[in-house]
Amino acid sequence: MLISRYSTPDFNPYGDAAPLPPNPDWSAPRARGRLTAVVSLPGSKSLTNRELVLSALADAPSRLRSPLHSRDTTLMVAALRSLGVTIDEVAGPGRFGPDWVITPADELLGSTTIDCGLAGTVMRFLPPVSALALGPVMFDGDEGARKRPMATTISSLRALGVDIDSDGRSTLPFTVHGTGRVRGGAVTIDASSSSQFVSGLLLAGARFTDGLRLAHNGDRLPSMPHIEMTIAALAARAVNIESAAAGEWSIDPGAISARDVDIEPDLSNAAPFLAAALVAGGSVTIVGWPSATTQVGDDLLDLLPLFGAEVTREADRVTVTGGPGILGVTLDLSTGGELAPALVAIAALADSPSTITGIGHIRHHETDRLAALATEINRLGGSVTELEDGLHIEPRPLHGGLWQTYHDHRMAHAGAIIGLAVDEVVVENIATTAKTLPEFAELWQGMVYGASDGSQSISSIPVAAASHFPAPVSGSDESGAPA
Ligand SMILES: O=C(O)C1=C[C@@H](OP(=O)(O)O)[C@@H](O)[C@H](O)C1
Ligand SMILES: C=C(OP(=O)(O)O)C(=O)O
Repeated sequence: MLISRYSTPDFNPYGDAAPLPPNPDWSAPRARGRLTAVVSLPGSKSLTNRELVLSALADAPSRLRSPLHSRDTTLMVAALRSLGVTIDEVAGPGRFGPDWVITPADELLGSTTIDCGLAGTVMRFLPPVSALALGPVMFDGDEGARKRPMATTISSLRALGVDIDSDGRSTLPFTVHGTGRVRGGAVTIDASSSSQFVSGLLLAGARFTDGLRLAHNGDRLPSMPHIEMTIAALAARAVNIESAAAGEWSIDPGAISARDVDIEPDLSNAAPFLAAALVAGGSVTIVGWPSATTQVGDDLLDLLPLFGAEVTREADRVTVTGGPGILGVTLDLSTGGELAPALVAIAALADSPSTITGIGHIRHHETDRLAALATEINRLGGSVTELEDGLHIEPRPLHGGLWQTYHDHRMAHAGAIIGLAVDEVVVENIATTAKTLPEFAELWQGMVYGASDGSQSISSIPVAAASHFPAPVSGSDESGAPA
């Protein structure tokens, strides 16, 4: 099996501070025929980082089984450790790395700096936690992170009684001056540019002295399933959270229970693999699909048929089979903006035009995704027009070329999807996929070139495509396939 880079429990692929990985260009594999692939994916970023935060704030040790090991979760672990939380790696059932056992600190410590990288979940979830620490906590991140909106986090914490020094900025860097306690109470915010402002406050709210009564008053609230995920994670830890009306939440002050949690595979990261079946033809199966989930990636089962795919499900296996062509779509994707890059890539290869709206907020993701998708598809001969809150895509015959990724893992996924159908697409900085799926290129090459559940040896992948990846150590998967 190809988990060799993660087979030693204390191995951290990016070092403790999870710096940016190197940025190799990558020749996107061209599909040679119809796919018949079975893919097993690592854990969900959104679930892993929520459960890490809640475990750090809990009343006893918790265990995360099969968590995601990626840049975003490594940054979260490093940040919580620097606040005094103990996080131990222990062997677990996951194919992609060890479990984590999280032991909360008696008292969270300040006097530290938190590197957010480019992780929205770190920059929006940890300032409320750091306000519960004793001493100053400085937040900073990648150059691109300094462009992401943070005003709502800063102003809401100030309204709840927290002292923040932002030197007049409404972005990173800033310093939270924790005093060990947060008054809490009522606050109204505008979360129209990211649901993470809501989730960040809700995750810590039970630990505020007066709890939290949170209201959103912006003109829209994107990514509602991610807020539902936060609510479900809190409820599972016996936090009393209620939503009396849309855009309003209240949390009683109290303990957050410890938990032993199985982390589901990342269903948003399933998007490019399932998209591949539409683009290349044939079928792709994802194993381990949960029967019930709060992940927005579950919506792919309804979204992909709109493009002409057939979706079948047998126990925990979801199979997507491409149709004779690809249909254009008209979609409001406001609930699932993080699925947009993969869906736009499919639309660029469709037989008729598409319009995807409700995603103005993804201009504030890892990069301005509307501009990035339009620029890169048009560079390859496409015709994509930016709308205020979405994209209009007129499919055109595309040609090869360099696909820029802007440090955005999902831009890399989109380039890989297009490269399946278009000769000589080279994805710049494929390593940016390490943000949420360090195994992306290995799994993708396995899907295209043969056995794909991580069981294929990198040595059977054509050299030009494999050259950017370290050789696996050894081992075999559960079916006995050689590594
Ligand atoms: O809370 C979360 O885990 C996330 C919320 C969403 O953010 P936005 O509401 O900013 O889109 C999503 O796009 C992001 O990938 C993860
Ligand atoms: C928007 C995303 O990430 P983040 O958690 O950094 O906001 C994403 O993964 O698509």
